[in-house]
Amino acid sequence: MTLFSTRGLVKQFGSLRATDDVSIEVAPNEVHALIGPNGAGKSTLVNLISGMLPADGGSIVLDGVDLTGMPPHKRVRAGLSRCFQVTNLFKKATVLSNLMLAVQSHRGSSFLPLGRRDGEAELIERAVALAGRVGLGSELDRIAGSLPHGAQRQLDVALALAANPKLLLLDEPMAGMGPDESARMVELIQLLRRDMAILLIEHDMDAVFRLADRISVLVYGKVLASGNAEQIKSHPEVQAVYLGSEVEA
Ligand SMILES: Nc1ncnc2c1ncn2[C@@H]1O[C@H](COP(=O)(O)OP(=O)(O)OP(=O)(O)O)[C@@H](O)[C@H]1O
Repeated sequence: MTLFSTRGLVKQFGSLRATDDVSIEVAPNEVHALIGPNGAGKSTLVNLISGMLPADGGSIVLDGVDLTGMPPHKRVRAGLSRCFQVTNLFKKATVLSNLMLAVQSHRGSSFLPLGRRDGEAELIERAVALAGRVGLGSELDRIAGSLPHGAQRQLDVALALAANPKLLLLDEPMAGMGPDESARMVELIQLLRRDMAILLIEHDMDAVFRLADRISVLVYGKVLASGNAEQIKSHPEVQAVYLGSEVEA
């Protein structure tokens, strides 16, 4: 069963085809990782999927809804949330305020002004639940910018969860993290996958091999190989262009 798919996705920058006929699928509750060397086209693909860049060809479908050509905010409403490589937080606001703003921005027609008590209580309740979900339940009053890097990334994930995604797009969630922070993020992703599918772009190969049901390798904008961890580790072309001795060691 497929929840999300791209079919023949293309992005051209002048004479460079940064995304070249990319077709990938994500099943419900699957963690599908996208790896590849620098410049392979991972960020471009993420931008095409989230709608930050228009595609020059191909299609993007989530849960039967064609997202191709939709602006980013409509894709979010359709169930596709993205975490950002560069974090998206209001650094001077508290964890709770960041989360309340995120919940409020996704309320749509059920929006209630913050001054209304019933609306505010519900908003706080949801924000507190989101903080708990990512392990920040005891940090509600902390200023977001004063949290350690790993906790800021956890908060970033919680902001994306405020939209109730069917597919969560995680763009290098372990970037800049130490081993303990990475381990916490791996645990968080394991928890989240019970409720949603995850498309994970990540350079940390230990984390990728631990988390991913399926791995697609992007090289020069094309999918070179797609398979489970064992298939990817033993794929001769993948070894040659990307993994090299890292996996053999
Ligand atoms: N806006 C743009 N205009 C022109 N070329 C671009 C643009 N964005 C990306 N490229 C080129 O497209 C190719 C793919 O870049 P992209 O950033 O998607 O790769 P990546 O796999 O995300 O790399 P990294 O791992 O270093 O982030 C590169 O050759 C890059 O120089």
